[in-house]
Amino acid sequence: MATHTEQLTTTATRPAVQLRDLTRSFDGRKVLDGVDLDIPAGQFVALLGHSGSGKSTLLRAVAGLDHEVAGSGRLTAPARVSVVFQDSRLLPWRRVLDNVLLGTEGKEAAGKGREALAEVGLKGRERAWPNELSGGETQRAALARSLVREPELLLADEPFGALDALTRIRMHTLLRQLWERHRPSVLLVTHDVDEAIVLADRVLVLEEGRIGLDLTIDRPHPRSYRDPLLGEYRERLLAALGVKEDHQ
Ligand SMILES: Nc1ncnc2c1ncn2[C@@H]1O[C@H](COP(=O)(O)OP(=O)(O)OP(=O)(O)O)[C@@H](O)[C@H]1O
Repeated sequence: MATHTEQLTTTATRPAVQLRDLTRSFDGRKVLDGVDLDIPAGQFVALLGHSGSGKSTLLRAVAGLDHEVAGSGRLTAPARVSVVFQDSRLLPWRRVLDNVLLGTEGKEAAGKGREALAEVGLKGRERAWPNELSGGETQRAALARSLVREPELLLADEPFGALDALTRIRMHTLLRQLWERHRPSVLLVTHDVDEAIVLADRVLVLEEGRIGLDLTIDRPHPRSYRDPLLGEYRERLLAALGVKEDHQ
């Protein structure tokens, strides 16, 4: 009994993602320089940083896509991880539903795929070809494909970076709704400070190969882009990114 309780406690408190002293160099240049990070299960985290600061490198490492990084430190991540990229990576020769189902098995898969497409607002588009979808719809399909795997951890590398501003705002609402429903841990790489503070409960800034700022955004959801109380967080993040604003 005691052991059982202990196991439960350990599972409940163990972070979904744990990085210790993670280092990655390319051509002798350190891009990640001893990253330490814990992401508790179910937390929504955004990662900001200048272009070339190593955000994608960090995400690829957590996704298990970088074999070189493994020996550098300690990295633990859940078994069920889904990754969404800026470019949806849908296969053009497969219909939308078949893209969503790629790599899934079992009798229930098709039903789950349809359900995931309905969740992202693509009901009725199951038999469409990827080139018949708009940019926003394509990213919705990519989200459906990640959902169908029931990920414990969702990694997203600038998933809305190529979308227009209005579509991006819609996608923010959708992503947050999906998170509310499924509660995976999320690590969202973005350039967009507003995207980070509207969506995430915690925002990290990567600088000089480490987590330079770790900011908890303590505001209720759904958040409004116009919420003046988010302004203070924006200022802190912009300052950490070295962006100076001239208020005249
Ligand atoms: N496979 C690779 N080979 C050589 N250098 C690489 C490789 N992958 C990344 N780098 C270098 O590592 C650095 C960090 O790249 P990374 O893509 O992680 O940055 P980023 O913060 O995601 O940038 P961006 O915001 O522009 O996407 C860059 O200088 C990049 O050139």
